[in-house]
Amino acid sequence: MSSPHVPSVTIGVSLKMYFGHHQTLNWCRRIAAIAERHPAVTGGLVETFVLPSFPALVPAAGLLAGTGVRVGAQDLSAEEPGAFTGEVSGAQLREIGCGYAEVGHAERRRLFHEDETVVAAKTAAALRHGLTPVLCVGEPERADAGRAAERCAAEVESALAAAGRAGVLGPVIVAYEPQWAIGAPEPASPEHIRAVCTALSTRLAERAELAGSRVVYGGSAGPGLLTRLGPEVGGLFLGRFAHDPGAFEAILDEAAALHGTTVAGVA
Ligand SMILES: O=C[C@H](O)COP(=O)(O)O
Repeated sequence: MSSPHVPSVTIGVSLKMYFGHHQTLNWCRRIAAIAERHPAVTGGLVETFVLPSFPALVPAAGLLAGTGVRVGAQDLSAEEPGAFTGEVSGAQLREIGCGYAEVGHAERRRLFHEDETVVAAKTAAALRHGLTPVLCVGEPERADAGRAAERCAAEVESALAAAGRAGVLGPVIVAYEPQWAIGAPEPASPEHIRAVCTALSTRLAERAELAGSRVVYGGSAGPGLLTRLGPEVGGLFLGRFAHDPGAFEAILDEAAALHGTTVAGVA
């Protein structure tokens, strides 16, 4: 039996709470048009996903259907369906076509006081419902790459603990987002990003139940970064610098340039 095709690069976008509803859908239409004709997507080189806000998930999934771009949620409840006013269950997210659920973003940890226990419970909930967790980790202040990698590895371990106990571990996307680089003018340096992402990838590769996991970088990422990172980093998790759909296309071009020889039709 042949092993499933694993894309070389993962490019995700979180729209956070920046856009209104119609703006979100217009952005999705433009992303759909780009993805439908871009050889990095049509050739299966790049895994792409977008995380709009909850009310846009259903129409966004419709607009992006068949384009190779999947949708996911920026959050999910740790609980199973029941009396949890205001929450959205993993079961419902899966039902409406989500493939991903973001967990542990620095903004949720800081502004909504989501601690390691909550992050682990949400990670387990995502995996229980067949959603790939986009698990965000990152050091709060500038630190050398070794210390940053240790802290992030501990965050990953902690986040996976509840899923491990429940026997639902599976592939995850770890988004390495140094907190000091989120919402900043520039990303962390390519050397720092490579060192931390490589250390995290090595740790993930030690656990068979996490096979297929990937490590991407987020934090003021935009066009021009992927090619400076090189093939050791699994991709990007974008925020503000993907608001221009042209920037998303430029990053797909870079992915093709970096990994293009592995897929037919991509120069
Ligand atoms: O979710 C995305 C990250 O937090 C990065 O956001 P940013 O690129 O706007 O800094």
